[in-house]
Amino acid sequence: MSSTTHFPDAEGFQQQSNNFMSWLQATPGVQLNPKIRLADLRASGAGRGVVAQSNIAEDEELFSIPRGMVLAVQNSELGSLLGQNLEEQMGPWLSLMLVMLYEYLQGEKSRWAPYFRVLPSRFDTLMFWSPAELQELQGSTIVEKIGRAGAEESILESVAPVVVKNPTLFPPPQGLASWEGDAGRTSLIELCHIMGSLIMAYAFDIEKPEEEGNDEEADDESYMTDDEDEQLPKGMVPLADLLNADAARNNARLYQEEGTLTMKAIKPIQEGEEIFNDYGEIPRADLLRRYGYVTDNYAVYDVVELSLEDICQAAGLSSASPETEPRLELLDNVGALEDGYVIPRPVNDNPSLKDILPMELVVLLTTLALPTAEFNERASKKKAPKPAMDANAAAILGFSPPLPSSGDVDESARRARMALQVRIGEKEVLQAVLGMLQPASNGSLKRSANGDDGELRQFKTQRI
Ligand SMILES: C[S@@+](CC[C@H](N)C(=O)[O-])C[C@H]1O[C@@H](n2cnc3c(N)ncnc32)[C@H](O)[C@@H]1O
Repeated sequence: MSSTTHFPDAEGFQQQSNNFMSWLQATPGVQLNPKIRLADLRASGAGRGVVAQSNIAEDEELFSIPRGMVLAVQNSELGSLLGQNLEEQMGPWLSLMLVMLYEYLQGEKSRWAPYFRVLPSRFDTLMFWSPAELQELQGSTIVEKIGRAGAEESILESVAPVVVKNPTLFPPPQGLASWEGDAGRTSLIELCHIMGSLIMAYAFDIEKPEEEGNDEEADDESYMTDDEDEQLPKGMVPLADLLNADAARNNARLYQEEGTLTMKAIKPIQEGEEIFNDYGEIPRADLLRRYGYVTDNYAVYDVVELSLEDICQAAGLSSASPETEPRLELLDNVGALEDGYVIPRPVNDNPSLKDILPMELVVLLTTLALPTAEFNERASKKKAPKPAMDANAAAILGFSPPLPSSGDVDESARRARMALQVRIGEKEVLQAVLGMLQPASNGSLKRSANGDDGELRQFKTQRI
């Protein structure tokens, strides 16, 4: 959601939009189709967006931005001022964060000044939710993916030393004497979070001109991931990133061409319609984490993610560690143990467990549900059991996730409402799975993986 409070100059909102469009128009190489306009969509909680002001044909170009205008590491003078190959040294996320920080702190001297003025400085992404607000997402594994502490560690390790050492390149903002000390540190982390959030919700992966195929927005967990080596450079593409997205309603796409990045209509667009880019098939929990909004149109992509810990707890194990749990050790040794298991929302009318349960999850449940004698036999052969969803395996999955607390809804009603949509979506997926499990679990008793086999009744095994 992008409401008035998210933008630094809410009063001059329209003026900033006009200045931004004039800046684009005046930049050599930019092409703007007169059929589009930058609209104020704050009334519907969508900030700025691009709208058609007359009918647009399929394949028609909407705008084209020269590659040199992308706010990216290679287009900023910072690297040569520091005498460093920033991208190589810091990876795509942190190097762009540093460059954005530099350009932002240059104020009017930056060539991207009119662009910064239309970008938000506050976000509803999960990085900015208070612990009380995050309580509203209790039960969803999305909370574990936010990664605030890890991001701050990386900022302090890689970005802060460069900034502190070069105060003329990174002048502290008004009211702050220096980057050193607690106040300086807090202020720097806050600014880095703004830049990191902009990268997460606005940046594109920028292909080298000769590469083709990947034109989706940057796709990562938290701000940074471990496999930075494999990541493409990221860049902020003015105007392309002011398109909103709404799952099935997307009608435009960015094409990365040799000298330019071109947004084209992929469907006919009627006068007055909003122009939507495609952010991908994202479950609402991830949409909230990365983009800070949710709409019902993304419900079809909802998943429920069960952590290994939750499953082990439901199965009555006292830990989720292969070091102390022989059943997990067996799976770990054969490479069949995961930290979490993602179950998608059933999409067709007659879904079966086979369609939606990941095989690794079924193997885990089967292993946890094996009678002790059978397990010992398997363990001695160092072989995982064949996946089979019997009543006991199904019963493990039948646990209820913890119920969310109601929390302080008045203070952040918007966030609480979005969290509710995410939770309901995940619950619906879980309920659909439980419904499908009924035939397997009728009359069964949930048992501990370490339980006494003598108390168990055998049920017909349902292979999936
Ligand atoms: C790439 S930007 C799009 C431009 C943005 N609306 C702005 O005013 O700067 C992505 C952000 O736009 C907002 N957004 C995108 N699609 C939306 C939608 N369908 N409904 C509400 N907000 C949306 C979210 O805040 C998201 O983080």
